[in-house]
Amino acid sequence: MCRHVRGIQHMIVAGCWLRSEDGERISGADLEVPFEGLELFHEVLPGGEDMEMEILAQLQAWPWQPSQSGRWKQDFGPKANFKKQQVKIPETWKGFPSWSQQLLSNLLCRSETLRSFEAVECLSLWYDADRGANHALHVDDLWLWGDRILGVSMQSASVFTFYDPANEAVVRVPLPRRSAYLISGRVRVDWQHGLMAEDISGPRVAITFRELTEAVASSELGQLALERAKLVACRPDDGSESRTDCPTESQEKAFTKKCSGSEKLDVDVDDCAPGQAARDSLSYALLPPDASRVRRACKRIASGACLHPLALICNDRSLHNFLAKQHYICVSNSHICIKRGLKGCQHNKLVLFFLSLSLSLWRLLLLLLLVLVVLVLLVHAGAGATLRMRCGCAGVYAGTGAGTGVEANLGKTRPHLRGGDAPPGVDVLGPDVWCGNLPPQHRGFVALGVPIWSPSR
Ligand SMILES: O=C(O)CCC(=O)C(=O)O
Ligand SMILES: [Fe+2]
Repeated sequence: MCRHVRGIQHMIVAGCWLRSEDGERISGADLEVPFEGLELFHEVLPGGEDMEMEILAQLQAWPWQPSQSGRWKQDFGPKANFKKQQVKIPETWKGFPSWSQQLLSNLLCRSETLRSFEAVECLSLWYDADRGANHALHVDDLWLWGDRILGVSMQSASVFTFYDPANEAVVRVPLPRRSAYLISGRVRVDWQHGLMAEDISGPRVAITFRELTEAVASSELGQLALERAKLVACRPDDGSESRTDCPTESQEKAFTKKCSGSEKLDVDVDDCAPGQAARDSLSYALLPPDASRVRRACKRIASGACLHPLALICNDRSLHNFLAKQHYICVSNSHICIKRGLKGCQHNKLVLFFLSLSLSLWRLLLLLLLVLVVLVLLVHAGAGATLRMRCGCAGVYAGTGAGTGVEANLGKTRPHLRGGDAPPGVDVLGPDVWCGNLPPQHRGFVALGVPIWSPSR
């Protein structure tokens, strides 16, 4: 274990020291902003890789929510509005999952610094390397979260980057698989931390435990949150939670192949807006970060048939088998392509699908109905206007020259002189409409009450 790793400028943590690029050994305490308060623990899972796999399997039983910058998250803890400094305890938060309780108790005995550490949040982050996942440099909120932040790295190694913006100093901390870090003190408050995309070379799962600040912990809500965190939350398939990332049978039926061909699309997903919130009505379905672009791409292939691309994580065998027969969009770092079967997409990877049937069908029907209503209204409005115009006509009528003069005239109105008896059919418009048989001073063409022409002009 390495206590208070002493800092550097562009430096890498090597053992208990920092080392500059030219190999010089530097003490963190000698930096402008001391690099102090980082502890690293190797092999924190007593059961090694088997235990890691077991934890990952248990963890995958919980649904992932989309997060920012190509990450997915599972959050067990209070919800906060950091700007307004308000905290809430969601109804749905039932406690920590059992795997995390065990992991935490293993960690607590690794350091004196963790004495009296009471975790109130357990956050799992899944960094999807294929989507260029990263974590921008930041300082964890200081109002809600206490001094100590404890994080475990699983599934692949990475590098934690620390940055002191005032002095432009960078410290790089290798994070091996199954290692844990504890940040507190200067490193927690005065240094930013993050993970660069180039340091995420494979899928990485990070588990972060946070405590409350003393001020929040002593509030009523803080106490409630601490109590809640001691409870064990049941897995979704224990029946206590309705959410699962595997669709039910009827939901499965909602997935249909609507797109065909194996056309490769030049859709760049790198500039997707990160972390677009899931907003689909199906609970297991998460909208991909770039739904509108995928939708557009789908439209190009299937002429509008694919209206609802969905993302889900394919970690269920029956679902996997079902999907093997479907057409799907596969998202890689720089391409979205349409394929059939699951060969191109790995098990447990993010796959985008189309939800086409019911939702889009009834939306389409609604749209048609709306168009129909608008058309009927328009025809009515048009006919009304025409009639009103005709009603004002006296002695001269507009139109093609043939017929009664009451049919729709969509062209230019050409009044022309024609006195004499009323043409057949004009009487339906009213007794005073035709004045072509009156003396010239009473004849003329009036449209919507406006005199347009009279023989005396
Ligand atoms: O992935 C990690 O280990 C870092 C996570 C982190 O910094 C955070 O969630 O605030
Ligand atoms: Fe952080």
